[in-house]
Amino acid sequence: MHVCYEGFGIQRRRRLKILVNPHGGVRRGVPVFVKTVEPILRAAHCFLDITYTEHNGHAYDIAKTLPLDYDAVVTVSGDGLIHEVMNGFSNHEQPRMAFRVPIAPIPTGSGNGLALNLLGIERGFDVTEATLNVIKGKHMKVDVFSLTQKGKRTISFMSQALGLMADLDIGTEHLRWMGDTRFMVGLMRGVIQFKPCPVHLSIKVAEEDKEKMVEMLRAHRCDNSSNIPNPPSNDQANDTNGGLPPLTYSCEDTNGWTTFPEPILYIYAGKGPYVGRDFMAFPVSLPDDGLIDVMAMPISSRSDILSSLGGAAKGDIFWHPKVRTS
Ligand SMILES: Nc1ncnc2c1ncn2[C@@H]1O[C@H](COP(=O)(O)OP(=O)(O)OP(=O)(O)O)[C@@H](O)[C@H]1O
Repeated sequence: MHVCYEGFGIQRRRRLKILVNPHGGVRRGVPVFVKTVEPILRAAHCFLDITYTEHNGHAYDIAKTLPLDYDAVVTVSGDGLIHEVMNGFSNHEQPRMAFRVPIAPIPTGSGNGLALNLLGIERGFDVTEATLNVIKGKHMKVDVFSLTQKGKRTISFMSQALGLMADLDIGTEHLRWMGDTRFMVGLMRGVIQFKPCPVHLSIKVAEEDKEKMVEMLRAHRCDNSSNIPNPPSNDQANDTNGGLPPLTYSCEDTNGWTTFPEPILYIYAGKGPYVGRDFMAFPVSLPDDGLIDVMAMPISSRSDILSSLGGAAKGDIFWHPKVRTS
């Protein structure tokens, strides 16, 4: 056992706060945890502090007051519970220190986007692989982004959508038994309804040339050293008095921003690449470049939308001539 850890800088017997969501995905979180995940973690002599979440917001409450001596928070769930953990961290009395605690997903939800992005499309739904990541995974720095609405700041980690893409899981709750197929049902319903999205979009653009974005992605992949950064030092975690960093941009000052001129069907913004198995929404996204990828689809025709969805699993929407990206 020693040989597997030594020389890799991996700590043995990790102390884990485990949150199991009985309600996520097709509601298999508890049996999957008990039969597969827990025995592996116990065999690796991890210390387990397990909570089965009892209601919406439970994970938020736990994260908000979490003692910060755990080596990781393990979410046996989908992305919704991870969202709660991050927002609990952002309201922790030491938010920066809280965000230093790694979050390790075990995919038992519907979309499981974070697990897909960490483990890859082949193994993103593999709970055994995800459990090994809990035991031996290295720290990885990933950007999160802030969302302000009516003066309230929320942390988001994967995507934010307006219009068509926002409605994929809204109203498909009763189709949980379908797993992630329910998002496809939501999408088809949205295409049939074809409702415009009544927003004005202004963006501070870092790059809008799709080819250049691909070049940036390739350059990043060649630079292996940036793939596994060290966790931030205590000094970094304590600057700005340990609070969340203030927002750099605001809607009141949009000087130098680009305004999208056409009526919009949907806006999809996030970090990726995957938001689900069937949808690589942000194929050129980098985990820690400090940028949010934004995709805007103008109102055109249903056939345009359907043609753009053809290679969604491979990220083809990004290349659709009507889709504006930045
Ligand atoms: N005991 C519970 N009963 C009802 N809802 C719960 C319970 N515990 C947690 N929840 C809520 O379940 C919601 C969905 O959780 P989760 O993200 O794990 O699954 P999902 O929505 O199927 O997956 P994904 O977000 O990846 O699509 C979360 O918003 C969470 O607050």
